[in-house]
Amino acid sequence: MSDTAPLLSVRDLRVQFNTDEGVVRAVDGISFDVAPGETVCVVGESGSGKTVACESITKLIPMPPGEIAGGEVRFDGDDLTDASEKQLQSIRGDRIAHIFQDPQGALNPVYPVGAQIAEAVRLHSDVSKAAARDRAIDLLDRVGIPEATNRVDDYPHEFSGGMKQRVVIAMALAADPDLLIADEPTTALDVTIQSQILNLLRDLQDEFGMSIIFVTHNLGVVAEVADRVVVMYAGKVMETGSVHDVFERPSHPYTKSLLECLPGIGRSMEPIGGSLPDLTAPPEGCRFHPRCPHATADCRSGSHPELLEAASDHRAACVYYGPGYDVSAIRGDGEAETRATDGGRDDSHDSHGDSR
Ligand SMILES: Nc1ncnc2c1ncn2[C@@H]1O[C@H](COP(=O)(O)OP(=O)(O)OP(=O)(O)O)[C@@H](O)[C@H]1O
Repeated sequence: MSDTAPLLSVRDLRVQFNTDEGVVRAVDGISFDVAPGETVCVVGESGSGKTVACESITKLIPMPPGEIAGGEVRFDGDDLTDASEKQLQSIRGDRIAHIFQDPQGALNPVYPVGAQIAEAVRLHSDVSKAAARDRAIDLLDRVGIPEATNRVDDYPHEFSGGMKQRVVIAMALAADPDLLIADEPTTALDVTIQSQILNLLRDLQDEFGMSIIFVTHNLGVVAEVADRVVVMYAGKVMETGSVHDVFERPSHPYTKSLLECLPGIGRSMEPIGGSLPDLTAPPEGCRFHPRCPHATADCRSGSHPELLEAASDHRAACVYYGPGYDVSAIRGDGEAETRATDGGRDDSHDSHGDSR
């Protein structure tokens, strides 16, 4: 973790939905920090709770049926779980911006894009209409809209998908936010455009100095943009650490399985077998145990393992994680092999890789 005080600190956050089928514990006691200027990627399969976690920060989830059932979200020292709707609206407007997968949804089809960006500028700063329009042109230019002066009066439908997402990013930047929460902002775009948008976000972060939470199910994207990674599964954080540590020494079998599906890094390239548990009745023990190739009796009972820090700033929620732990030293035959004690990885004994 960074030495700087975190800009955002999420502690034991629990978010649930009260549905006819039961209580869906979508986010179940997660904790993570985001330092100023840092990019944290929240990654995990579809349904793991990434969006609910990130939308709960400024209470964007529908409440009801959703409710924050516990925990704390501190932003720049203030507890947002206690904030009134008015305070949250002001924070969403001024300090925490969200961008989503579908840029169309964020733009009003009946107004020119420049007018929408200028309105966002005027919501956050006391400037004239003319100055706000100039700022809108600047922002369009900054996010890479060619000939911004000529495009400022165009309507959203006159832009391609990638260009629309750039316009949405310009709107988000109109407030000069401290934190940008980007939820799968490139998923709907083709691969070339995806990589342009990722590069753009990186450049903008250097220029504007904001923190970014980037939600994705794609570890390839994580490798491109993240400083730190939060790996989520079934409402829990399974592993967190620097992008380097998590990619070089994945310490939770779930992370390891995700990495093995990644082109260029993974060996198996097969999707992880099985599916996420029913969040109204999650399994006892580790939530991943029904799909874990290393699961033992210890994993199938009791409560979900705590996140433990065995290496500096690298934590994992696995019953076998601890000093010197090596994920590859655990057998999946019902008996846990003793933990490695030297802290080193020995891929020649990688039971996971050999078993495929
Ligand atoms: N309004 C809702 N009512 C009931 N359940 C919900 C609601 N919104 C989300 N959920 C449930 O919460 C869980 C987490 O959903 P969430 O959208 O956060 O997952 P995700 O990891 O972001 O998935 P994706 O990558 O597909 O967006 C899922 O089981 C989902 O069905």
